[in-house]
Amino acid sequence: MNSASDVWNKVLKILGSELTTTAITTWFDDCKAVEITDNRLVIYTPSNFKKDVIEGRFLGSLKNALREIFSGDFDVLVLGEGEFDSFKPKGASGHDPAEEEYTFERFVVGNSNKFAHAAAKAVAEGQIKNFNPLFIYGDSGLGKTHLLHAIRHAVSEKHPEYNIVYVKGDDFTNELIHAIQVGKNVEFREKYRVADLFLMDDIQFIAGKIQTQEEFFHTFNTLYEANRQIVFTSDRPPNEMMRLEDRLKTRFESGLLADIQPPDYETRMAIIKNKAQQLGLFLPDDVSNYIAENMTSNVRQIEGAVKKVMAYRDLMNDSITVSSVSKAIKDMFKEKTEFTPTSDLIIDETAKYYSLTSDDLKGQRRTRNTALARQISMYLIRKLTNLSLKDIGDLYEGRDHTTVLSSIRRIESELKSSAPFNQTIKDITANINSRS
Ligand SMILES: Nc1ncnc2c1ncn2[C@@H]1O[C@H](COP(=O)(O)OP(=O)(O)OP(=O)(O)O)[C@@H](O)[C@H]1O
Repeated sequence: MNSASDVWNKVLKILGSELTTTAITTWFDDCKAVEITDNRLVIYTPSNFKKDVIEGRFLGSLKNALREIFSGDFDVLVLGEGEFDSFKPKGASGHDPAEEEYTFERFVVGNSNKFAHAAAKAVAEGQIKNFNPLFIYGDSGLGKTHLLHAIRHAVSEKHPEYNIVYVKGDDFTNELIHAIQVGKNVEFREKYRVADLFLMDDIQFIAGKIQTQEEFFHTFNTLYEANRQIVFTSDRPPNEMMRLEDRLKTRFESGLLADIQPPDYETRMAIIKNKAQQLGLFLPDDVSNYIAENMTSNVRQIEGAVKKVMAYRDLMNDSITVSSVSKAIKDMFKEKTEFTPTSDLIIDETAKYYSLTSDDLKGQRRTRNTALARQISMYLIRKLTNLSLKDIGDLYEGRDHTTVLSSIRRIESELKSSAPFNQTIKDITANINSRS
């Protein structure tokens, strides 16, 4: 297929037979081709003055040139100053190709995800009042993103005119930081507040980020009050997101909470068969059973196992038996059990939780929060790695092993007496594990 810039070069060549070189240089030199679809060419010029001239004087010539190239009628859309960033290409969805496969049809329903699936379907079918916002939560790899995209597909099929906004929690934060840096807060707000359907994946990443939560809160309220459907996914329920502001927690809880649990045996078997079928792979029952019995907690991992079996068959020219499959996927069991976070990761995640830096924790700062975060990170390093007390002390500018020990003891005693503190430690541990 022709790329937009190939087509644009051809168009300019054709225009050359009609216009002077000076005219072409003056009006089209800084034009960029943005997109070509089967009936439209989109170009961009950074000057609104040039945009007006192109639209007023040259649109006919541009369309004629396109007709000459494609023997068909094309529209031409000219984007001007500031319109490039907000332009949404028609030809590409802007989503990962895998996400295009995340439909309701491809989602295997079982006891563990039945409720979340039904809620997602209800939302996609527009039963808006009862389920706003829908908050889907569960461990990693259990199908939350899949359901979010399934809603997106179903709604965009039914309402092609809807402005559907899909964003990941950390992208929202990064975009906001960038918008603040370049002074584009207004554009940022507009982008999200005009959504007909707002889907946010992995919302846990906005927890603990004060400015992001503030901005998000206003976006949420605007959409909610305008009766726009909102759906979130998260790896934990709102009440376990310690660093999420209470006003957000309560609003999330006022909608519908739906959890996804790890699939039971029957569902795992159904998923394995389904995935194998999609890949055109035949799996004998005992092989499916072997995978289902050994991969119990994560659908992403099950999917990976099925793909790996296929690769193994193709590359090793091996038949698919329980013994060949066990060889093919044995390293996947290892990966799962052998994740040991590094001390740097632990310090980094603990620091982030308290909006501090790793250097704050390792150094000599003595504020209350820093001291607490430092002790927690020492405790977690001791718990999650094999480092000795002395090794741990060395990470903190050579602190003595007795200092490390007394920090750990302090945390252990706090854990015994305070439930919220237990939750904090759980939260930080979950953040660390989610980086595996
Ligand atoms: N019930 C299911 N039926 C079919 N495929 C599934 C199902 N559940 C999960 N999957 C597949 O497993 C993979 C992981 O799912 P997904 O990315 O939706 O997980 P997630 O819960 O969003 O994980 P994370 O929290 O890590 O982002 C995807 O390829 C998805 O299609």
